[in-house]
Amino acid sequence: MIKLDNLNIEPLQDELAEQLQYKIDQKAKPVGSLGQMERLAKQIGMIQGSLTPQLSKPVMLTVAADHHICDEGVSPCPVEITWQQCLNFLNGGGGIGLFSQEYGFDLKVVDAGVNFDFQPHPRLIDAKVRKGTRNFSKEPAMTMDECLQALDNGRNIVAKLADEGTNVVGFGEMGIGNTSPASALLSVFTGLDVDKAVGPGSGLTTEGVMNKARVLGDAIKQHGISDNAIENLARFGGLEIATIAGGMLEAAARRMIIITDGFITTSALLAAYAIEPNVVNYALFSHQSQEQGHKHMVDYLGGEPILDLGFRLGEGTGAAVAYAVVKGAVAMLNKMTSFDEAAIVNTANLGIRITDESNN
Ligand SMILES: Cc1cc2ncn([C@H]3O[C@H](COP(=O)(O)O)[C@@H](O)[C@H]3O)c2cc1C
Ligand SMILES: O=C(O)c1cccnc1
Repeated sequence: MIKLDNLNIEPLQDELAEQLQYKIDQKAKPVGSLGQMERLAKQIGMIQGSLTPQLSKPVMLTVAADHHICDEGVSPCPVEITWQQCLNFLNGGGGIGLFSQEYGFDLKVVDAGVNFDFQPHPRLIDAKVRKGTRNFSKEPAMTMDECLQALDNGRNIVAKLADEGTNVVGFGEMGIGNTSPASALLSVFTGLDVDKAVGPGSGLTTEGVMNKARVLGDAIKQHGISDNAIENLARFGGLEIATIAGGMLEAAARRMIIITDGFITTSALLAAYAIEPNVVNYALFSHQSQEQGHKHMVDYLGGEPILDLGFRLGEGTGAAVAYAVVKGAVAMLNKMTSFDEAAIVNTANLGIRITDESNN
């Protein structure tokens, strides 16, 4: 069994849960009336081990790579879009270039394996392992060394951010073809039938989706499913997915808040979870992607999407938009007046609770 060095992810401490819940229930509102935001506030408090958590220097890591599985017709889009979009993001363009600015993220574009030579840029992090994963319908996508390198790169990038004072990381991706490795990993890690794990991605026709299912199903039969999570990631993953998985693991080890995006970044969390299950406690699920299969991923990981806007873009766009709600949750915990402060009759103390149990 291959393990990652020096990776220690602590489970969240339950002791604080009760105190956080009490603090939330003392806010001047009916108990539970801020719904999901209350759950988020509690989770963030527990992640930071604090009744007064703070969000510091949020960074969006949009990690990019290419995929030679595209030779099998699994994406309707030209592969050059990967590098072209990276340049677009670096110039503040595209969905994530815009939303990072609008919602307050410092955007970094990580080259984990793009088939292009970029010029240095202040927002670009060079973590290229190779120019794209191999066509995994013919051979494993990565060697074990390449996969471990990508995981390590993700860890190092996040470790540096933590040292610089960042405590919240949004994860996004760019990589034409990457819904294919994401679907394969979904099937491999959760046992979901490959037909249910595939979807149109960036716009395949019904026929295209059937071809994608056949290509992925054959590849899984050919390489088999290992009982080693990293081996599976190497066989069927992507360089951006492995780099993100490493980044998520390091973020959790450093008690940072992870914000997932859509189908592809959640597949990275599936891989990270298979390596070290405690990682999932540190993750906020930004939104429900339209890609069929995303719901299964989120349910498998026990998450609850913050938003459901019908997004199916990726790049980190869902994570960026959901950050507005995350900020609201932290502000509620720290700044919203309590019954005492507002001199209002305390309905929590009167036992007026509208809870799920009372509704049943
Ligand atoms: C212009 C354009 C911008 C994108 N931004 C993200 N994606 C999304 O679509 C790709 C995955 O879909 P598939 O597996 O079908 O290729 C990824 O790059 C993902 O980030 C885009 C796709 C396109 C075409
Ligand atoms: O959910 C996503 O992130 C997604 C879905 C389809 C294509 N690209 C990204």
